[in-house]
Amino acid sequence: MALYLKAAEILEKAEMKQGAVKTLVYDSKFANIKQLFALVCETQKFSSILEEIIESAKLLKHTKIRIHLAKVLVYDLLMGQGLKCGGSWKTLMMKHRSRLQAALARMKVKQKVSSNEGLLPASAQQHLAGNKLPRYVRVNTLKTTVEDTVDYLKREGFSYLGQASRLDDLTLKEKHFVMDQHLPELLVFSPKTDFHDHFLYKAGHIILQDKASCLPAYLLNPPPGCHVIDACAAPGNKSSHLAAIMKNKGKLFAYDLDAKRLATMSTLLLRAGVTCQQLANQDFLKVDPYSPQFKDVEYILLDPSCSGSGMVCLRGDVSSADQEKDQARLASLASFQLRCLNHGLKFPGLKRLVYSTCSIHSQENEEVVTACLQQNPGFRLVPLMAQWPERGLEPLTKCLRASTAKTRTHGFFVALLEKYSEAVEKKQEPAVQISEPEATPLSPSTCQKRPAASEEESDASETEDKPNPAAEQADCTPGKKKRKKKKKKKKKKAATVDLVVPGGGSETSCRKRKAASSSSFPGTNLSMSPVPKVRLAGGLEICRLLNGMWQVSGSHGAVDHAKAVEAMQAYVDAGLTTFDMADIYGPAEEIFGQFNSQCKSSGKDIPALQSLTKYVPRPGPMDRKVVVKALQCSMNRMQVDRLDCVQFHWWDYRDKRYLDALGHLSDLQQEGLIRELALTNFDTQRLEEITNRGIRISSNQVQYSLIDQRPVAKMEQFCLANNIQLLTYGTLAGGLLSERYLGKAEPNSRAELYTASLSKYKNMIDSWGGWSLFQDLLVALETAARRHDCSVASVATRYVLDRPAVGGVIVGCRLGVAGAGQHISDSLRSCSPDLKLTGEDLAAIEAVTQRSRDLTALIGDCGDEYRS
Ligand SMILES: C[S@@+](CC[C@H](N)C(=O)[O-])C[C@H]1O[C@@H](n2cnc3c(N)ncnc32)[C@H](O)[C@@H]1O
Repeated sequence: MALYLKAAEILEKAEMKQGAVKTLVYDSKFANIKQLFALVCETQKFSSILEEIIESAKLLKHTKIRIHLAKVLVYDLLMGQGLKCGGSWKTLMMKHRSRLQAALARMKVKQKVSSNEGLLPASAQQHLAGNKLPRYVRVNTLKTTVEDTVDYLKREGFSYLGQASRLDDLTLKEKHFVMDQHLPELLVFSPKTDFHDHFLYKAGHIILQDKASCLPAYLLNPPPGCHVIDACAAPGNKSSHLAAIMKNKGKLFAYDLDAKRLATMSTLLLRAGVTCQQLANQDFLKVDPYSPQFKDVEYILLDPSCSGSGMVCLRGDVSSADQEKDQARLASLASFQLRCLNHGLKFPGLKRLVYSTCSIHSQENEEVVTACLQQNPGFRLVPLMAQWPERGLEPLTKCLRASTAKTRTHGFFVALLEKYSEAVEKKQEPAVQISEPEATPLSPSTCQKRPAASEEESDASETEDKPNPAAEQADCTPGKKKRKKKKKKKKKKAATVDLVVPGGGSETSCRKRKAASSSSFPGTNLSMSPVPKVRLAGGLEICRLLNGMWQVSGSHGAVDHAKAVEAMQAYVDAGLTTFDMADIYGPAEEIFGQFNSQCKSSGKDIPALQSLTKYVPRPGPMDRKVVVKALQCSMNRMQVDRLDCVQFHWWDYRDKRYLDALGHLSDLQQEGLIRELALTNFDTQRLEEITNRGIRISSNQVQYSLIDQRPVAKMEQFCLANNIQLLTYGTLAGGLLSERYLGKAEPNSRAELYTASLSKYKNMIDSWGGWSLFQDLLVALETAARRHDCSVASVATRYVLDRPAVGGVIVGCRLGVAGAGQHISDSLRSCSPDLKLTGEDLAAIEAVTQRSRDLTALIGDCGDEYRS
């Protein structure tokens, strides 16, 4: 009876404007807050209808019950789950049940409706429909597979409609179900489907968990074998999801302050077959990050107590007279959440932390994350799921939000933070690229098998009315000092290995290779200095000097495939292991594929190759199938089972479908099909638009040379601020930037401009300032080249390589044509650390370039020459 008395009391207070329902419920200290809240909300919703029924049945007169108590009792008796009390109250109500039922039936007949909801005003009904969430079921991959679960359910009479492709597909008839659009291990059923008594649920094969709450573990995606902390873990839905992703391998430390909830968690994990956990009834804020047992912790899931304002069933009236109290509660929660977040980031080995709440308040979401990032500059946000329809509030659009309206889920917020400090240091020293530790790239296998959803059952309350913001550890513990020292040491070490050995192999294998390959270039004074590398945002390490394969596209004359394949070996032997190609460069991908397959089957100690291709679609619909098919074709041609880097090109910005394509590409990257998602010839405006959508771009390939310095205007700055590397082409102006053209008469005829590159870049020179100014530039370059005992090409390349946002320069390689030896020698020289352009060199060069026309004003931003 306590439930009904409390509900009646709150109902009355709310009517007298003594507080918001939510606050009154929380303040009541009632044991089952959720049950109480639901009863009060439902009674309030049907209030006028209940009054009419009570009046019609003369209940108050016959029973002397007060109106608010009568309302809650009648609600549960007629519309709810039946009276949950016993004794004299129940007897009394049962005595009047038929009269009450008759009154309700009469109302329905009168209003010509068949359901209780039909009695509500139209506006309330609309709201109700929106609130009916699908039933989400996460398949527990520790115990079964999606396929087996689907088969089992089909045999039971459910109809499987395949994978959803839009939000409306989640509106399902009874007994119909689909696979979720975003999370492939999540099955979606109609709202009324109840699995609580189902064998699959009882056996732990399925977990009843709202879709949004599946996001944190899915996005954190800890690999099997690693060490993870679930900081506020009970009742354990997300922990069980983490364990499934980890395949029960590794260690999952799970903390919760509430012993009862932890006991529930223990049962849940047992049922789900989780074995890698270590549970502790402990305040997370008191867990010592520097304890040796956590030295290998790389991932943390932090889902702290929050207001629960996103839970549909917990949403109270916002027109509360007690907003001040709500604000105070939010402020206290936010401060607790921030402390948890700051504490989580102290774990020395941490790579990634996912933060989530089931709150819709920015105070608990974006504001907490913003404050945390300000206090922890070594961390940054990871852009999440480009295809997800609801983003964090500006400017935190890299985060995700979820809601009934946009995602058919409870209200939710997720942010993924990753350690960034090494990358910051790298930025400050652009010429010396320090490789930072990898940020968990997805392998195709882990990706396909990772559990798509996280588990939290919508009625397993995530909210907590009594967070324990226990005192944080003092900042400067001895452990931390030690850690700092260690970190310094580590940094030093990283700097010394900065110049990666040719082919990216170990130093020993490199030395072996040096000796073996120096004979490849007779006649050159080539001393095989290691090729410097740069690490792209997704972790791929590429040479700063890339082998461009445009030359084989046909626009430079016929190419003998077999010879081209053969010629690639010399580049690889020299340590130039990164190749740049495109789906539209004729046979380029196939030539690479043949070479790649030869390398793999040779059984020799061949260094790893990096293959960057481009996806240059014709304008048209950009649905997922189209994109996947195109990538599959490239993969087949290149003989790879995953693409190192896809550089996307688009012909017409007026056709916004480039955003669709990039959304799919970004999802495919998350799924592991692509390591790096990049662009080619995009301008700064579009690059910003794309980045703001949460799509993480690793590089943009643009024309950049001493002649064409358009990237300086805007592009460079944007890329620097967003960890995007510029990969440049046209840096040698198709070969015009060389001694060969010094003192030569202006080439104008077709015979003189005999390749597509020559004629393209000659046009560029004309726009830039003409042949005479170009000759002045060649003179300045040749002077510098003589000073450094290298070629004009090497100086021109070095100039661009030294630009702050430039990750690499693409130099067209000579496959199957004469002169490759000199060409390789020039390339190696240009990226050698020994070649340092002096102030004198730069002053002479820039004295010429300053006299040129402003190409940005003439042509526009990068890539504008490709658009009408
Ligand atoms: C939102 S719930 C977590 C739900 C859980 N992640 C899941 O998916 O099942 C928040 C939990 O944090 C716990 N909690 C609150 N303060 C804590 C603290 N200082 N340390 C550890 N746990 C705490 C609460 O007891 C509550 O169980």
